[in-house]
Amino acid sequence: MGKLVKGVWHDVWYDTEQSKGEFIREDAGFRNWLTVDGGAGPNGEIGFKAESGRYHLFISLACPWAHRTLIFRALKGLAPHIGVTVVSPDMQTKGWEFSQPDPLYGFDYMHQIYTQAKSDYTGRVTVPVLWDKKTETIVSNESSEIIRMFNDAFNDITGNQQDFYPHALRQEIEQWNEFIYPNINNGVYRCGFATTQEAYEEAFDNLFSALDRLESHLAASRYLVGNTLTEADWRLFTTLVRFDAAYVGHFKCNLKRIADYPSIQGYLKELYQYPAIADTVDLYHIKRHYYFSHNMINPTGIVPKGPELDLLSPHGRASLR
Ligand SMILES: N[C@@H](CCC(=O)N[C@@H](CS)C(=O)NCC(=O)O)C(=O)O
Repeated sequence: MGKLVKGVWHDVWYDTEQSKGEFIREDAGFRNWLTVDGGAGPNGEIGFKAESGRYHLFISLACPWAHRTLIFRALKGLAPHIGVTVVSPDMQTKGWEFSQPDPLYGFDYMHQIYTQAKSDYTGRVTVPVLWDKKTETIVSNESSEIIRMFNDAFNDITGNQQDFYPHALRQEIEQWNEFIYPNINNGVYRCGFATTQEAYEEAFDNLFSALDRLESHLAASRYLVGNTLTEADWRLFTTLVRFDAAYVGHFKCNLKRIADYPSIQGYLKELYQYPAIADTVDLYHIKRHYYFSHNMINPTGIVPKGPELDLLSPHGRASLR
């Protein structure tokens, strides 16, 4: 765990001293957009045109943010067009590292990809990273934006028109994202990375009241936004599928398990059983990364053998609207 300062790697844990023990996630540093014609997206520089074989994803199978991008690559038929490199689940003093030298440059560490893009980069070295092989730089390291690029920029190339961010539903999708990101997606991290009792308890209370609200919503609604599966569901899914295996124990999110919420559990199973999704979920990487890498939280590095998860039994959601 660490960060780059003016292009030099420093092995440091998150600094929570300025924020009374609260974990505050740093904003992503590369925010360009890949578009149909290479025009600028909502922010960033022009020049990143959707082309087959030009872009590469660097991800961790453990990371919920990176997982979103792998899911959209699968859902949108992008596997033949965008390559993927998976980092080792073990993130130690040099940050994310490759199990074998990376296929583009032969690097050993993810921070070298960042300094290849910007030699004096300052910031955390996070995954996912969307890399442009043509201009040899990072297009984006912000998962919420990468999934929107994948949602529509390659439609002419793939012929896949499925839309997880339809115009008519954008306002409702944004409202769910704004609720789920701080309380649930980042909420589990705010529990796990808190360094004071107060910061932990506040994050914990927010997390479980958000899950209670979700449980009652999903009792009557098949997906977050009615009967339409949207990006908001996939953003939620990557946290839910890690919850019982990692967050309950490692991040002390232990008031209840997802398995104790009947509607959320059914919803989780339905999304897990959606075509091509189970193949994107790697519980070995998930448990190994969290329990073995965060030695400030779990100094022995012992990875628990359990729990048993039931993600394949019938989800019983088909009659909901
Ligand atoms: N805003 C980023 C967050 C990505 C992120 O924080 N990834 C974590 C892995 S789960 C990471 O790489 N952390 C390394 C670090 O903070 O040093 C996104 O959603 O893409």
